[in-house]
Amino acid sequence: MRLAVTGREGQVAASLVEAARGRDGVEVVTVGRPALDLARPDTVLAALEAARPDIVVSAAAYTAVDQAEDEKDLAFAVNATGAGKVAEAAARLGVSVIHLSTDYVFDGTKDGAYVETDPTAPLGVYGASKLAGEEAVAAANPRHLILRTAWVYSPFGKNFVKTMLRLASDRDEISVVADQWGNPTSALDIADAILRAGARLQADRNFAAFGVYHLAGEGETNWSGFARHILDASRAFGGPHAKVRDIATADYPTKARRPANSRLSSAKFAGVFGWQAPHWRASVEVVIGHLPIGMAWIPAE
Ligand SMILES: NC(=O)C1=CN([C@@H]2O[C@H](COP(=O)(O)OP(=O)(O)OC[C@H]3O[C@@H](n4cnc5c(N)ncnc54)[C@H](OP(=O)(O)O)[C@@H]3O)[C@@H](O)[C@H]2O)C=CC1
Ligand SMILES: Cc1cn([C@H]2C[C@H](O)[C@@H](COP(=O)(O)OP(=O)(O)O[C@H]3O[C@@H](C)C(=O)[C@@H](O)[C@H]3O)O2)c(=O)[nH]c1=O
Repeated sequence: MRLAVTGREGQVAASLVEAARGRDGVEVVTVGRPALDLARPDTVLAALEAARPDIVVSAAAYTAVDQAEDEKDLAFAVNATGAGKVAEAAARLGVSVIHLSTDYVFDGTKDGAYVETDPTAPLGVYGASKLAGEEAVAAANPRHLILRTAWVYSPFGKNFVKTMLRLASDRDEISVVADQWGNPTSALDIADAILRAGARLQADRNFAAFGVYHLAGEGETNWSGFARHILDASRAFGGPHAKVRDIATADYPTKARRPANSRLSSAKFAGVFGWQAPHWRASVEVVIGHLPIGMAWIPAE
């Protein structure tokens, strides 16, 4: 099985490369800028064709949640038009597309965990552009899996885990919002799940359960609880530590509004593909264990 993944240095793309290492019969090719630029739709088909995929994984996206409020056109060009072009190219090549989407398509007003049929109502430009991307993908290629995931972290790229470790390396206390709830998800686990789903699509030519799936780490927390566990795990591995202070969303003003509850139920994915993510706490420890110990590995920005 040969997967072409959009987004060369992205967390999910890099995690797929890592996950495929040492797995017989699995090849992962990353496709990114400048050859494939989602803001330049004319680049998409040729770049994916050259990768000769059995399945396309659409992981590249404009992911700067606050900046998107000021760059609406670019966010929609990449996350909606660009994503649609990727799915269309996969259809032209006669293959399925596995597209990544987000918990931020929801407004957070539900009491429990969101299921796939719950109404969407994004609070910000990023979520709205990703929702438009889901619609474009579904319209362009009937053979699609849209995987909505959440709060992604990994040893690669930029993410909340690395931000907390960086902040802890130069302060004693970090204030983090405790009233936004969700499911931290390791990109290494997402990669595992994608390989599982991809293998199923390859093996079962009559597979008919295309559509939207939620796919997130087991268990739930708020950003403050997430931060506290990151820093406890870091201390256990000899990395930086700081005290975490609970604050309210109102005390941490941001350009984009974020949902107060974006917990996702991943039961549908588990039922169809027989795969469930590990508990988020265990996966945080795995990711921190992947990072080199000591201050030197903390990214400067
Ligand atoms: N990060 C998160 O917390 C969450 C992410 N998701 C979704 O999961 C998917 C993967 O996210 P993640 O791996 O964290 O993303 P990252 O932010 O780590 O990486 C995004 C990738 O997209 C690429 N990209 C951005 N703009 C373009 C463009 N115009 N043309 C081509 N490539 C582009 C970037 O390329 P370059 O390296 O060149 O900058 C980068 O490789 C995305 O669809 C995202 O919306 C869903 C929920 C949570
Ligand atoms: C850095 C920091 C953030 N926060 C808050 C701000 C925000 O409400 C919350 C999360 O912060 P971030 O801005 O790092 O995370 P954010 O960019 O909102 O993360 C989102 O990214 C996109 C791509 C997704 O799809 C989502 O699932 C989600 O992972 O924590 C603090 O309270 N204290 C801090 O020191």
